[in-house]
Amino acid sequence: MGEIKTSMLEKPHAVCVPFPTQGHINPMLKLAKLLHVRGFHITFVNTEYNHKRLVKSKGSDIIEGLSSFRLETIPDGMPESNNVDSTQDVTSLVESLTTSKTCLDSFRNLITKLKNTSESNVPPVSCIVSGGGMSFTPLVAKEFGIPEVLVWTTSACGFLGYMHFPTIIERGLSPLKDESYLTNGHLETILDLPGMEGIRLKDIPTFIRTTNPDDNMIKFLFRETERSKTASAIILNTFEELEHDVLQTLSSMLPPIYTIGPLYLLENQIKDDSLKNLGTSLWKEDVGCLEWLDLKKPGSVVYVNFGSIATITPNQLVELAWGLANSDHDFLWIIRPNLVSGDSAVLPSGFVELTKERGMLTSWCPQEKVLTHPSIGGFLTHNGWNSTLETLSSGVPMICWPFYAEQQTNCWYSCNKWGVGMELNNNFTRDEVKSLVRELLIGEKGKEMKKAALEWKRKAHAAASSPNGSSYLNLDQLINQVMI
Ligand SMILES: O=c1ccn([C@@H]2O[C@H](COP(=O)(O)OP(=O)(O)O[C@H]3O[C@H](CO)[C@@H](O)[C@H](O)[C@H]3O)[C@@H](O)[C@H]2O)c(=O)[nH]1
Repeated sequence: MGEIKTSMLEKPHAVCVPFPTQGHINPMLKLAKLLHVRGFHITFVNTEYNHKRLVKSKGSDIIEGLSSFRLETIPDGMPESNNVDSTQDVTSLVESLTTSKTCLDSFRNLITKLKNTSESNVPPVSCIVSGGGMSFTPLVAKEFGIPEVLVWTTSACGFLGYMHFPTIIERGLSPLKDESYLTNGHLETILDLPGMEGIRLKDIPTFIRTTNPDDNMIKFLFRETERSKTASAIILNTFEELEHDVLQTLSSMLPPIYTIGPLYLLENQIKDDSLKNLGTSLWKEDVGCLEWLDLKKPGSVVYVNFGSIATITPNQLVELAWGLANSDHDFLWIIRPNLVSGDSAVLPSGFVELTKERGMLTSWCPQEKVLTHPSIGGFLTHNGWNSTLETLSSGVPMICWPFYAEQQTNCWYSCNKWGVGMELNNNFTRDEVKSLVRELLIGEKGKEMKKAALEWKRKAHAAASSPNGSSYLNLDQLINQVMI
């Protein structure tokens, strides 16, 4: 990708504001880097809380930034916390970002400061690139007459699931009459929804399973999907071939959609070394796991990781541990500091000793590098969209154990449409884990899924490749048609 040479103050200027959790900051930073190498001045806005975490994990050099890629912070309106090693509670975060005047005022002050170009010495703001869920950014964009582009970091299918919430509610399928509807077969209802043929209620983003007619998350999602309709454009981290039908349906409901994924494959093509160290990992990465993987046979290791938000119960930890141990296969298992709810992770006695030759446990890893390591044979994942897309485009098959939000939708598509996943029952036992891990690494189904995953890998790389890949071209079009 060639750098567009423009004098500093003539550059277009994008202010990028991700929703403040890891799964949203990662794709936004990649997009920001891509815009930067195409000539944009970037202001990247983190919350103060996440900025502190970033400095802790990446070192204080991160603050210096570059002259044309600057980091700024705004408060998130949440109570002060000394524990900077965990993701904040997402429901409280949503509540705060939606209602706190602090966020709105601070963001307005930031844009005012940036607009005063003689003092800020940056080019005039040409575009706000906001993460879905940052409810205060459109108000400021409107006040200042700046176009706003929205980045939904979910899959297109997950996003369409959210867009269908009003229809599902109009049909009387939600809110649930009472808690018994979670288990009485109601969730098995097949929904006849445009773009999602065959999908069941249980595969729709989980917020729809509420019994509360006044549910705050539902209200929030209604507002966010509505505001998407007024954005100048929508960016999705996916690629056309993967989600063609879903994208067709979404296109009839929304402003122009630009699919520019997998973002990390586009990012990998950036040659500008000054951006290399600019990362967004909120936990310190253990790169030792890559050396450990170097010692393993190709395709022999199952990788286990549930992203940055999901929590598991102490009992699930124990069943997973024995399932992995009894599978007799090698495993790399990431146990985040706050992965286990209520308490710190206590592994069953004897487990570490029994598996020390073939298991590696650590708290956070460079996932994209792990997934492309030849020793990885499969991924036991929670189906966060970044993980799902990174897996698909690395040609790795998966065991899907979705927790919440649109992970259920990503799981359904992975298993039923893309042919790359097998679902683990939510109330799994150690025996189920053992047999699925074996099937994944050496079974017939595992081989079929591997074949499908390799085909998606090929297509993902083609979409991201210069000069004619669909995502590569869409990025150019987005810039030319909407952002400058
Ligand atoms: O040890 C680790 C674990 C994760 N990651 C990275 O962290 C990100 C995690 O994102 P994702 O897989 O999407 O999971 P969540 O953190 O759970 O993501 C949230 O945001 C996603 C994007 O909107 C949604 O799809 C999920 O449902 C939501 O929980 C990915 O880029 C991973 O590569 C690492 O680098 N190292």
